[in-house]
Amino acid sequence: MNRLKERSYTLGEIEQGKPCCVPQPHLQIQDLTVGYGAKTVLSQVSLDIYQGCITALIGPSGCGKTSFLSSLNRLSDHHADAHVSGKILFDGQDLLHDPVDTLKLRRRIGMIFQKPNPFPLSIWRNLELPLKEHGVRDRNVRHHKIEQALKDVGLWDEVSDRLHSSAMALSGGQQQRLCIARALVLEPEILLMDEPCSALDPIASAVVEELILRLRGRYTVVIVTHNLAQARRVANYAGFFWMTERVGQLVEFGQCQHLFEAPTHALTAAYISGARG
Ligand SMILES: Nc1ncnc2c1ncn2[C@@H]1O[C@H](COP(=O)(O)OP(=O)(O)OP(=O)(O)O)[C@@H](O)[C@H]1O
Repeated sequence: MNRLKERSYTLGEIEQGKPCCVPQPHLQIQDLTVGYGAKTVLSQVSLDIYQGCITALIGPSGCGKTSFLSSLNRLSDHHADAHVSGKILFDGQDLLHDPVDTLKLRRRIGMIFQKPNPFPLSIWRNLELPLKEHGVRDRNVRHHKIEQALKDVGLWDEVSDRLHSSAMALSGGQQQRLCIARALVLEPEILLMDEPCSALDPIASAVVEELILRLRGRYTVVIVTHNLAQARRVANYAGFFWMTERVGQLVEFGQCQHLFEAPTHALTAAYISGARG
């Protein structure tokens, strides 16, 4: 039933081609190297993530895209044997060397995972909990923010009559949009998305993709995707990662259209044509 409802759902017209920004770096990554234990999995990645733009990261499995993404809001801290070096400059701070309150950081740089992971609570509580955790005490303010976040992801009309039902009863696509709402309710500046559509059926995936496009201009988005067509559709900038001797590297980074239509590196050309990877 939920699924049927979603199938007939569309977020409406998208302002195609809306300029994302006058490119201003929001995050500046310099010589980022990530390893686990004795093993280096990603070496010396440098790139700027531009404010209000969508940046897609592509490349074969295992080349370090997730490791890169999870370093950006220090989720990598959760892996006891992970080590990250280099610099990540954000709002005048080096996130790797300066003292950072990671709870506050993750409010400003949210993360969406491949598999929707709502809390096993009601739809309402999924959004209320992070607000309470981040000190939003006024009930009316919480109410307003929750309604706005659900509207932003196009869920309000679908769930407003069952806000206190379990989030686990939603379809996969609805659950993923709820997870995006859970990040948006904290009014982040940057959203990191790790293959956010790969666990969804094509219809739900299209709805989430449409939602990502709508975020352009309002949020800075970094999305890891194996779907090259999706990267091409949504992204303003793209980075191509590759593995050499089992260590990931950034081969090419630039404007998405340029990377797909006139790649400067032969490996990029081979990967996007399907000849390698
Ligand atoms: N917590 C960990 N401990 C040890 N090794 C890890 C850990 N997480 C990732 N790795 C290894 O790091 C390498 C890069 O993994 P990562 O998930 O970052 O790549 P990826 O490009 O995102 O892959 P995929 O596209 O399959 O998700 C892989 O060899 C992986 O096995």
